[in-house]
Amino acid sequence: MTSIELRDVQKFFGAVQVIKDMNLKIADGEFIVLLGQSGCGKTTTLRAIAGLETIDRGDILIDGQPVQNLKCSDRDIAMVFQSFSLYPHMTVFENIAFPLRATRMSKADTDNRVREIAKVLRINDLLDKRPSALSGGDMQRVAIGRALVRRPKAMLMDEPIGALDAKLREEMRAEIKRLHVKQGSTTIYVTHDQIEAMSLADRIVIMHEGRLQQVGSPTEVYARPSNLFVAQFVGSPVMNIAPAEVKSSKDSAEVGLGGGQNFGFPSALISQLDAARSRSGQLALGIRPEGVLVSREEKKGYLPVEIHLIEPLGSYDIVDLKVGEQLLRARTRSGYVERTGDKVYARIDPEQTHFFDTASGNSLGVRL
Ligand SMILES: Nc1ncnc2c1ncn2[C@@H]1O[C@H](COP(=O)(O)OP(=O)(O)OP(=O)(O)O)[C@@H](O)[C@H]1O
Repeated sequence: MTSIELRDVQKFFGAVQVIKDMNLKIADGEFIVLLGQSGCGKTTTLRAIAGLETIDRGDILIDGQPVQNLKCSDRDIAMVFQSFSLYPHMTVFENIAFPLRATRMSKADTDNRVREIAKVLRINDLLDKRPSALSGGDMQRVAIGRALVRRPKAMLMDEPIGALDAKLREEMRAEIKRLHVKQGSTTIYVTHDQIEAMSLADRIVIMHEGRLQQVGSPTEVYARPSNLFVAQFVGSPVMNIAPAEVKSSKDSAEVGLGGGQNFGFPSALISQLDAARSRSGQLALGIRPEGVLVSREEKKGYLPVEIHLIEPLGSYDIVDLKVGEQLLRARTRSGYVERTGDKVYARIDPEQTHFFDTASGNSLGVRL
């Protein structure tokens, strides 16, 4: 049973604050992914939890006990890095067994532990090999085995598969997930890859410039991004964001994206929007490509638009549509639209529309 908590954690490197008032509660057995751009403070947060970095303010608690003054070795947490850092002169068996040496475990128990973890990681037939004879994926399996062999309270992983090629990354991603389901150890995983984050996490912690932006399940952060940063960081292709002008009367409502064409919206949404709207009144509309509906035939509520670009991606196409002065990316079934320059019709699905306050970037939380 291992829970981890960060309370008002702050960290400076010189005058630069790289972790800003971080608060986070991680439950026993949770798989948490810290997601953000390079330099946003993910690694520093992970290193602070492991005890490889001191913090300047706040508390780090493991199972309710403050540990910020404990040495790394007294926190009983294992860490796996992108570079495998295996000992080249040792066999796979010796590499995995290495952390057990300090515990003075008997030879027979060590042997059992190593073989058990090797079996879970499916490297039991590689135990006599040296690291130089292994593939990148197997090397990382050995590094994970070495981290897990002493049954640490929690597992911290810093871009553990970032150095592998795309196919292997996908394989290892599934493997890490399988391992977590089997072992159930509390895990904190750092990545800048949102697909990796979405596929692995119970909850994703999105960071930007040292500050936590949103914490939620992959579905939550995708469907209800709390601000413009999260909206554009999660999801591929990225969410369309366009300045929006809202016009409403008693029983009809329209949202314009410039250029004189307006999409019809249910007035219920607009009245919520009016209530939530900040004083600045500057709004941005957010819509994911799958929320931009395209029709080859004219239909009620659809506006005429021009096809600007078609990206065929195999199972579906991404189509850039010119709506007045604005480009909106839509997702259509493969081959549905044919040529750039063609006229088609488009509508924005009000149920998938997000509104943000442009000044603060915050979501107005308005939904149908
Ligand atoms: N030892 C250090 N001394 C000074 N500045 C540092 C140190 N370590 C990290 N930084 C700075 O702190 C900020 C956060 O770095 P950190 O490595 O935590 O970010 P990250 O989100 O993990 O990025 P990356 O994915 O590139 O590792 C960066 O601006 C980085 O340059």
